[in-house]
Amino acid sequence: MITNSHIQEALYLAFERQNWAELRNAVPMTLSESDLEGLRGINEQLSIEEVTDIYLPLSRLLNLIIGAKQQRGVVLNEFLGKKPTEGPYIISIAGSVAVGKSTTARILQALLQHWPEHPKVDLVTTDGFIYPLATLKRKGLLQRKGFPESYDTRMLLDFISDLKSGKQEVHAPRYSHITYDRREETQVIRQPDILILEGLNVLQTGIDSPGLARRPFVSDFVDFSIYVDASEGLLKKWYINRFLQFRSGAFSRQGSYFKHYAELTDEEAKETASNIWDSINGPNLRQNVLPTRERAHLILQKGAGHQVAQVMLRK
Ligand SMILES: Nc1ncnc2c1ncn2[C@@H]1O[C@H](COP(=O)(O)OP(=O)(O)O)[C@@H](O)[C@H]1O
Ligand SMILES: CC(C)(COP(=O)(O)O)[C@@H](O)C(=O)NCCC(=O)O
Repeated sequence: MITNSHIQEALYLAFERQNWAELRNAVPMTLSESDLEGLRGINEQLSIEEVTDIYLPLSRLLNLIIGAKQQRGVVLNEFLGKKPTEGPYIISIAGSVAVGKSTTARILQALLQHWPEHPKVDLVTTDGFIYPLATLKRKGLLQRKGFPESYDTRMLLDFISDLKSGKQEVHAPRYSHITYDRREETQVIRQPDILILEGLNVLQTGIDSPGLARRPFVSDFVDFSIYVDASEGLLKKWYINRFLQFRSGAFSRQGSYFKHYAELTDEEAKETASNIWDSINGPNLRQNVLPTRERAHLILQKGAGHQVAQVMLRK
């Protein structure tokens, strides 16, 4: 029987944390005071050791891979006698709800933009492509948020193909965790060197969601894909923790869709978050997200405290 571990062994090089961390030593890299400040702004819980051991080697690897792609552009230029129109280098970040996709994306954005070869790095999250709340209600998808059918995939594909074909200005819809709905204003993307696209669904194809067969897929436009992984026990715990943080922050704000959550006691809030996990995010992880893991070029395997314990890199 072909198991996941067989597939991983055949496809990936596996690095334990220490071995991966040592890869940054080949080219010593340091973080300036302003880099550190920027990273602290992303997440107070993020340890600097995590950045140095895991994300610095990753940013070095990506810089080398992007360099090879840029080299290919030089070859094409020579071959064609003119520079082909090219969109940005696209990096996708997939994984469960609450695994830390958006945190990882923001760390990589901060690190990658320091390289002189690709200073302009934009970040888009696919949450914005979830249908507006009214449409979800109409289609009876309110309890299916994050499932493949809750995304306007046509719109996402149009966005990414416009971007990749080098269009000067592309608009991405944005999501608000406060109103639980799409925002009025869009995000304008103007020809970045790199675009990081983060979301549950970036490695999905029609095969993962029977009845939704369609081509092409987001991954056809992506140059390098990352899957952030953790055990479901940890994911549920991180989801509940984030729910508790939202309760005292976003949920209590004016206009919050979940204003009633702000009044829950600690125990009631934990219970509510646990139920949402068991009925929506957990099943979505098992049915639609986890099965896409082995399509990624790189897997970050997280353990307790969001520490990356292992890195798997496609051979
Ligand atoms: N590297 C990290 N170190 C510490 N906490 C983290 C890290 N990454 C994410 N978190 C925390 O985990 C929770 C989920 O992270 P988030 O980036 O919002 O996940 P996602 O975008 O995958 O839903 C948040 O509470 C966040 O603060
Ligand atoms: C909008 C989302 C699918 C986005 O996922 P995320 O970016 O947090 O990984 C998720 O936050 C969500 O709303 N899930 C539905 C159930 C819930 O309220 O958590």
